[in-house]
Amino acid sequence: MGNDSSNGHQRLVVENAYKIFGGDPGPAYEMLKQGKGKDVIYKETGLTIGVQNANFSVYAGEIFVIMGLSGSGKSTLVRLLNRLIEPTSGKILVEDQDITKMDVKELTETRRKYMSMVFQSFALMPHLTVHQNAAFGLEIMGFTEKKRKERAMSALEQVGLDHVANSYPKSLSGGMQQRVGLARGLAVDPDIMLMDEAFSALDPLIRTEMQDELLKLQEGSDRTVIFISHDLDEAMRIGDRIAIMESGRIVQIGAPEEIMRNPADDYVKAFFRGVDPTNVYTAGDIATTTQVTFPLHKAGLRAVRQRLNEYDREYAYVLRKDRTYVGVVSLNKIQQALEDESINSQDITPAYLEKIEPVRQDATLQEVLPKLTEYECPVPIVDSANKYKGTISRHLFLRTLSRETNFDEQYA
Ligand SMILES: Nc1ncnc2c1ncn2[C@@H]1O[C@H](COP(=O)(O)OP(=O)(O)OP(=O)(O)O)[C@@H](O)[C@H]1O
Repeated sequence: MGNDSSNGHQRLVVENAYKIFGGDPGPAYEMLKQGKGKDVIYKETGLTIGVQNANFSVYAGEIFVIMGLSGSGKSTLVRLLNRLIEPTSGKILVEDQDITKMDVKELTETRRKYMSMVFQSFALMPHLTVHQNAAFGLEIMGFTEKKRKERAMSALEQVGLDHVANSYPKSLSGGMQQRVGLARGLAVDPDIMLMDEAFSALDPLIRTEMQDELLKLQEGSDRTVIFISHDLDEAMRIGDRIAIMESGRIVQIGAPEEIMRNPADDYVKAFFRGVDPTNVYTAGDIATTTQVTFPLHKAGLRAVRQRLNEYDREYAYVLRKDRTYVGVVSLNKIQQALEDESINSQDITPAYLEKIEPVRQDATLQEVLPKLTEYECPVPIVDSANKYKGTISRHLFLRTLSRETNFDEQYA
């Protein structure tokens, strides 16, 4: 997560897109202008608002999740993006080309070039092997048999299924079948992968595994994934940004934590009511640098004690010159060591607290929680290069949660 989409390459742009089902849309536009709701419009005209006035861009490399209650327009919106459903009006630009203006030939070419779709139902063909299923779609794209084999095999390797390439779908578990579905989506090496509730049919454990798989596949890739989900935990877990839909409208778009902090309205707020903030915030989001740090090359027992007394602190976080984390020493242990005459006062080794493992800044607060109870000191937070980024104390943790609107319900 955490793509800075504002600097990215705009791969897909949707402008003023509408889909109105059921006949001449004219009266529906009028009524929408007057602020009338979807239900009233349906009652009076028989027309259904599928999507109204959608405007957004999706960037290269991001996972863009579309969320909303049943009937809010998620599937319609995603099917507008590859014109599986014809928009009633508006523009859909794929790599700057408006697909709503294309004839069938151009559209087919554009779809082949840029897009693939992965469905919830897996849509596997029972009479084809896993490998043939993964290769399905490549033939129409005009690849030679050799290339088809290679690409399908490489996609199966990516999802860890190359060992069952010659099996038939029915011999596989649900999770494995969905992996084949994913491999088929990947085999065409799409710039844009549309995933419609792709993991919804899976049981929770396998579903989490597939989400991890998708995140892994996205690492360093500039593929755009547009993912429909009605599950907020899933959206928060995989989405760089989330679009929330209600009655065909996109009511808010943003990074998961942005939306959670500033929900646009009560509908959005209601979505987030059940969310555990410890799954949303990362350690890096809340870590502070209020604890004493001390450079390893200068660290003697007396020098550290003096600094701790000056700042009235109990613990010092010892860092190398490049700020990589070494360990935590405590005032108590320093005192004990200084009282022991056999210990050289220039050596702080005996003052380290035992087994204080730092937590990575991209870990969720959920992962920090056990350390908070286990460690006597605030939990040290580091980046992927083990550089010190700050600490999280119990006090800070609770204060962060208490700022969240749903704290009382969840932790009371
Ligand atoms: N082919 C169609 N003809 C008429 N109305 C349709 C058609 N397809 C969708 N709708 C209506 O458009 C609205 C949006 O439906 P859509 O399937 O996009 O919602 P959704 O958010 O994907 O729902 P779900 O989560 O249940 O799949 C609904 O009111 C639906 O009844």
